Amino acid sequence: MSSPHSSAPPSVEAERHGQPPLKELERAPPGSRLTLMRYLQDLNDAETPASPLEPRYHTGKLPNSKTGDGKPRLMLMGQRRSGKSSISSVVFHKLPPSETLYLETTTKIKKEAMHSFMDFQVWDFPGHLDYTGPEFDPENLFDEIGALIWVIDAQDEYLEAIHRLNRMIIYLQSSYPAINIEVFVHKVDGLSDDYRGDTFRDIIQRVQDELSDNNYENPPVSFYQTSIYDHSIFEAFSKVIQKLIPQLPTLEALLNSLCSNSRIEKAYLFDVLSKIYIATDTSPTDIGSYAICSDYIDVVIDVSEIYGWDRFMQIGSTTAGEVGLEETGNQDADSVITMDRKAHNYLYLKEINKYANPSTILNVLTVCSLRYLALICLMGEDSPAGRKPLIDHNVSVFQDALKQVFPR
Ligand SMILES: Nc1nc2c(ncn2[C@@H]2O[C@H](COP(=O)(O)OP(=O)(O)OP(=O)(O)O)[C@@H](O)[C@H]2O)c(=O)[nH]1
Repeated sequence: MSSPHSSAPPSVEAERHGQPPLKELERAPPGSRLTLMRYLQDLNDAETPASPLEPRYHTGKLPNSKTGDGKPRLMLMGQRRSGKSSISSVVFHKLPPSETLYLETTTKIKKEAMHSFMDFQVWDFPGHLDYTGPEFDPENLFDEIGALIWVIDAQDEYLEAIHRLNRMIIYLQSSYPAINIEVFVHKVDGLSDDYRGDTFRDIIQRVQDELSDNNYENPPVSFYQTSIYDHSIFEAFSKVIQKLIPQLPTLEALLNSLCSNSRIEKAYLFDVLSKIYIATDTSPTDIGSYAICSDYIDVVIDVSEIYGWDRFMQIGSTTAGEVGLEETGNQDADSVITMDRKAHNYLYLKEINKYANPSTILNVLTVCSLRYLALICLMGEDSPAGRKPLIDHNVSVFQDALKQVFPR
């Protein structure tokens, strides 16, 4: 498998755009380095392959990044009881959906930092506030934002929610036009198939009509049908987060290349901790394939927690009092399973770029959270399990290319 276009090291990218190479950045004081790195990241065409297609909204850059720690911020807004806190708890804290019934109403903005393959923040807003009102400082609120997620309860009266959403879109379009606006038409689990489709179309139509009455044609708004009771909320979050990954076009090109060289039907790159997929190849996605991959990750994690736990040995303390740790007897897991006797249509999973994030209290290792990506491939009819060595080889080439995309 050959590695496609943009495996050029970052310094080459930088010089190509007339920016100082990274060696010079390393000599710069930390503060200015951050600004420069952020500026590089914000370049419109950073890591973007030549393509006749217009980029989707903000792919390839984090909007508005001027100050702060550079972590994209996802803001959850919407009416009271629309399901904002439930979404955040289920996706990022693995709360069982049925337990969201007992969540209390949010009274002030809840800010949480998420540490996954990429660090970001999730801000959960109370439903009763007017987010564009004078008590909010818009600079503070929208300066570092990656995406605004507006949650609409599809089982409830939604006209007021649409009205507030449109006010917010108009406000953002005039002041912060680069922000992604993502609308979750939520709680669709309680609606029949027909009614669900009708409600979804009705909401889109009303939003668009109201905006075009205000002379806003084709604003950057995306709509998703979601529920915490199935995988739809994870799929929607995957798509929201993908738009914030500058390297997305490179990842897609790498996965396309892997699929075509290994006769893979569909490949996903998952963040194992959050079960958000950060990229997939560009072939059409089958309904249900996300669910299969997500369940497969659960099985592999359960098995590797029993048999493949990390065996860290303490190897003495440094002068700074830090504990030296050495990992022993652990390798990236890979797994193949099939659901038919001929071993066709099997699933292939390989852990990628696993690294441990050990925390210590009083020099004793307490927690060791693992953050890593996993590649999951759905193999087609014409790719029998006997070809696994070839696929292993191609995946290792893919893994090397990925290290260049995410050097950390
Ligand atoms: N049927 C269904 N109920 C849901 C879903 N998501 C959330 N809920 C329920 O909706 C209710 C309100 O959820 P919350 O997460 O507290 O709503 P919120 O938007 O954070 O509310 P405020 O804090 O008042 O702004 C809870 O009883 C949840 O169980 C969903 O996808 N389907």
